Amino acid sequence: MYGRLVLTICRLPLPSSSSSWSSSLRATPAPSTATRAFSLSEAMASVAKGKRAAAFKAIDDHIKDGDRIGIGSGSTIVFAVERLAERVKNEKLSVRCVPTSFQAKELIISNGLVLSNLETDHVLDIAIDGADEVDKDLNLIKGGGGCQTQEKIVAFAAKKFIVIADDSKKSEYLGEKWKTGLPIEVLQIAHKVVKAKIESSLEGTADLRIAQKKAGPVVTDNGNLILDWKFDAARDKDWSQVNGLLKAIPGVVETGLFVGMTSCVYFGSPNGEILTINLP
Ligand SMILES: O=C[C@H](O)[C@H](O)[C@H](O)COP(=O)(O)O
Repeated sequence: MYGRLVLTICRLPLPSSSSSWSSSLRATPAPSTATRAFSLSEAMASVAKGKRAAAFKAIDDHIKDGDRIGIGSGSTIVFAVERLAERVKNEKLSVRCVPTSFQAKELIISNGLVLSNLETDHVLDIAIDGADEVDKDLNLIKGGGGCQTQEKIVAFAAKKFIVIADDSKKSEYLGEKWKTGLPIEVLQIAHKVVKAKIESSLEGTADLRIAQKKAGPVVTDNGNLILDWKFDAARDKDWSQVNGLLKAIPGVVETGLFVGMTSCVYFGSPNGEILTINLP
């Protein structure tokens, strides 16, 4: 629970051009389409400031010379890799990076970092990644970008797993804010069997994730499909048990539930304030 964890709040300096949620929310009455579009892009920029603040602080607090680092996927990790590349260059650090996706591999290469893999480095000093939702016990939903399987393997291989996110991802319980469902990676042959089993034995619906710019389903970096399971959000769910039930269905490769894996979370807010939650 958040009450039992170690909380730290600090503030990183932000560029003076930064705008706050309150300034974008004040810009009403009866906004034109252009005003609405501007407010939306302002809001997105504010969220990005929170992600950047969290990512920079996590890299500054945790990375040291010689580290073997798992690199997560998504939009927040982009800022972490940017800061990591700066530190490697300025401090002449020698680190090796293991990616969790095609995107992460490209990020590592394009930032001039040393690319490794789990065959060369099967024990990692640290893994850093984003999350779609974080509950009060630091359990996570991941996989909004379809990368949860490699992300979970890399996090498991790491001595410390650090999560970076903007503060909109902080929830009391999983499903409180994340409404698009728990991502579950399945073998192609099994997607209808797994869907039917989840819907009959658990609750809710498990929908095949459909691609936006391709006909048909999203295909993961591992050649599999994704079911997004929309469950009834409740405070008292035993997520470890739910994960076990899902993993026991033949054809399920991995779920986006990360239970009891997180060492520390950094939540960044648009004004640069950072809430750090450490497990004691
Ligand atoms: O599959 C994607 C990953 O689990 C991401 O780490 C997660 O969706 C969070 O992404 P973002 O940093 O873009 O919020």
